[in-house]
Amino acid sequence: MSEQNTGQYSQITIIGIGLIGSSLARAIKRAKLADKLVVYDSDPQAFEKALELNLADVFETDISYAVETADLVILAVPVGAIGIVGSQIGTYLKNGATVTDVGSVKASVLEALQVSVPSGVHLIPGHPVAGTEKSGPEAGFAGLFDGRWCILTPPEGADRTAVQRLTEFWTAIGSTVEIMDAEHHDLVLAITSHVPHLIAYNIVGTASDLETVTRSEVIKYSAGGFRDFTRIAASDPTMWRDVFLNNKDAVLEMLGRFSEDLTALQRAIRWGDGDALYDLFDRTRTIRRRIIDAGQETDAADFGRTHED
Ligand SMILES: NC(=O)c1ccc[n+]([C@@H]2O[C@H](COP(=O)([O-])OP(=O)(O)OC[C@H]3O[C@@H](n4cnc5c(N)ncnc54)[C@H](O)[C@@H]3O)[C@@H](O)[C@H]2O)c1
Ligand SMILES: O=C(O)C(=O)C[C@]1(C(=O)O)C=C[C@@H](O)C=C1
Repeated sequence: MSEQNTGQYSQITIIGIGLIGSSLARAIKRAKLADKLVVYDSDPQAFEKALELNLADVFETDISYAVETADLVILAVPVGAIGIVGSQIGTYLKNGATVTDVGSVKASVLEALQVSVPSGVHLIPGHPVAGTEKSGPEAGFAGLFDGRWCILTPPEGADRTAVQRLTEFWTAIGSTVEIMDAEHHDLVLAITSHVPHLIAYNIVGTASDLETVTRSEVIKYSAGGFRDFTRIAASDPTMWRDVFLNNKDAVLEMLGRFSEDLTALQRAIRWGDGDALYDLFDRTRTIRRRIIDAGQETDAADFGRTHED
């Protein structure tokens, strides 16, 4: 197989075969991007499931064997585990190989991996901005990344050819690649992804506390807005715990802004300021229209995205 900027690598190894890792495995197979696809997962259940689904060519139970001949290593584990995996594989990586990840937070990942990835290995962190509330190897699907953004956050001085090659890889997977620095990524994602998840967890948590008062009415009447929040609030607890612990500053900064704006809304309701409410709702409706026009969303309720969508 040619390895000339086609997005192809002789051996690709995926560490962590959950929703994102297994979607990547399927997409790599679909686009024939590797001669050999190797998978490792520390959880025996996920490992067995991946084997049963035939998601790779080789299922490795020893992480050092999994990475030692790999040209591209993709870490698809929760953000809090990326540094640990980095320290397990650092000394086994092949000179000239590329190590990337798919974590939802980038600055802390870069910092953690810079400690263990040796200088002869290209470290290029990444984040596909695509996902669902589901987890595990059976939840993945090849089309997950189609038409979605993938943000790469190479450190200063990263090898341009290696970055270009990884860009070609994500393009062949179906995504559009954007390059930015890790801190900027974390600030942007704090408002577009992390705070929205926190709000969903919070509103569903509040409603569940109220449920003891209202009996089963919360579930019974959850047809509309609340139901959309429950999809997001069903997202993986480990993943999201790690996101908030690792993007603390940006999330707290955005939450501060959010709280101020919420207070202004509270005041508008209290004083009957209909114009203030109307103006905001009109502005936010425009944003939704712009997202749909940009082709990033369907106009239907979008909960429960699966491989059938
Ligand atoms: N779920 C999403 O919507 C989404 C979207 C984009 C990026 N991400 C990022 O992708 C990464 C994976 O998320 P996911 O949704 O695929 O999670 P997941 O729970 O479906 O899969 C994670 C897998 O990693 C394995 N794992 C955990 N610790 C490990 C370790 N130390 N060594 C080897 N394997 C280990 C788990 O057993 C599991 O199979 C996270 O960093 C997350 O932030 C998630
Ligand atoms: O659609 C969803 O379920 C998602 O939450 C996907 C989503 C997002 O917030 O957009 C979640 C986390 C990721 O890091 C990237 C994508």
